[in-house]
This record gives sequence, C-alpha cells and structure tokens, in this order.
Amino acid sequence: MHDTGQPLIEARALSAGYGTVPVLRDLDLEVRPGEVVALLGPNGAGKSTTLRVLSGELAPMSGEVRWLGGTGQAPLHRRAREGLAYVGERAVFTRLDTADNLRVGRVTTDQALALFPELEKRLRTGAGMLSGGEQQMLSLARALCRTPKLLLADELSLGLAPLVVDRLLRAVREAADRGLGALLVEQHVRKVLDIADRVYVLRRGRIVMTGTPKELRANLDEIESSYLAHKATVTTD
Ligand SMILES: Nc1ncnc2c1ncn2[C@@H]1O[C@H](COP(=O)(O)OP(=O)(O)OP(=O)(O)O)[C@@H](O)[C@H]1O
Repeated sequence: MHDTGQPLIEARALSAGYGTVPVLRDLDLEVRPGEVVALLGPNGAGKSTTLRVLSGELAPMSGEVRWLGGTGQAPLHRRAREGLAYVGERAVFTRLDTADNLRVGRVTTDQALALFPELEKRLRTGAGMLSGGEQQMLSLARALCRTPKLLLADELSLGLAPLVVDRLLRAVREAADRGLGALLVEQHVRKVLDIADRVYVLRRGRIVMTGTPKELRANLDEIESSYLAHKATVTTD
C-alpha cells in the first residue's frame, strides 16, 4: 500500500537544534499512510534530532511540523495518544518481565505473540535478561500492537544479528502494508532499502538526496562514499 492519503506528518522549512545551535536546517519531509520511509545519513547528521522534533519531544526553532494536518505544537504525549509511536533504543522496562512490559504497554500477550511468536518462551523472563533482538521485538510489539498511525523508529536494529534485523524490518513492512506510516532511521542501509518505499539522505542537518530505493541503489557505492561517510558505522550486508 503506497502513498494512499494525506501526510500523517510533514516537516516544512524546519530548523531545530539544542540551545541556540541549529542542527537541522530547512528540512522538508513527509510520511504518508502505508509507506515505509528510510532516513539515512552519517553519524551526527541529525537523524535522531529529526525524530525528536517530529515526535514533539523537541520544539522547532523555525518552520513547522504538521501532525495529522494540524500545525499546533502538540507535545509527545498528545501525539502518542493520537497514534504516534516512537521507538528509541531498547525501550523496555528492564525490571519487569516480558508479560508485564506488554501489560504496562496495554498490549495483550496474544497480540504480541501473533507478531513475534519468538517471545512466547520469554514471557516470564525479566526484560533486562532478554537478548538485544528480543528486547527490540518487545519494544516493537508494544508499539505496533496498539495499531499506531505512524511509527518513528531510531536504529531499531542497532547491534543486532542480520536475521533479527530482517525479522524486525519485515514486521514494520507488514504493518505498513496494513496502513501504518513508518519513518526508520537505520544503519543497515541495504536491508532498509529492501523494505522502504522512499528514502531521505541527511547530511549536516540538510536533506541532500531523496528518492526511491531503486534510484538510490543505482548509485549506492557513490552515495555511501559521498553522503554516508563514516563507513565503519554503515553496515551494508
Ligand atoms: N541533547 C543534545 N544537546 C546538544 N547537542 C546535541 C544533543 N543531541 C544531539 N546533539 C548534537 O546534534 C547533532 C546531531 O545529532 P543526532 O543525534 O541528531 O545525529 P544522528 O544523525 O542521529 O547521529 P548518530 O547516527 O550518531 O546517532 C550532533 O552534532 C550532536 O552532537
């Protein structure tokens, strides 16, 4: 399902940063229902900052974020109530077990196990004892089982084995096929290109390239060396 409606979220001429220092400059982007959009870029490009300002956690310095067509400065908790899910690094309660993490997230175990049957054996395991991949399945289950309109995910697959990365990205793709819009910050460039509909490349706080995975793949080696430098952090398996 691609490009099926009005944008869920839009940034228009958006600048944002910390204190008085802008990190993002003049950013325009959008995510529509049913599409997976990848946000790529080298370390420090401003990818996490982009998610923070889109989520409502960080206020814009200038320009605007339109969430569900509105231009107000809705804070994160209000956007969350209205269907925005934000998954950062390992967003689990490590002192609770898997089942209680789901309960706190108001997700039933049946819903979560339908998405990730792998978690069944781990329901009574403390979330702090789960593997990195299982923790991310739990975070993603908590986010996706509440059928959000938009998922913002920051390096879901950081440090995980390739098969687990595939599993997580496939879950996002399937949710998008049912109508979710997703904006994914990902280091696994080639893997995310396999499931994305569109890509933005961010460098030094500006979007330097947009296109479809097919368009980017045609020049991927050049893009990686020109725009995604810091090769050590760009896993291209
Ligand atoms: N809380 C903060 N206070 C001040 N500066 C910050 C803060 N968070 C990030 N920055 C700065 O903003 C810039 C962009 O950081 P950001 O984390 O958005 O980049 P990124 O593209 O997500 O990088 P990475 O891939 O390394 O996570 C960096 O120069 C960083 O030092």
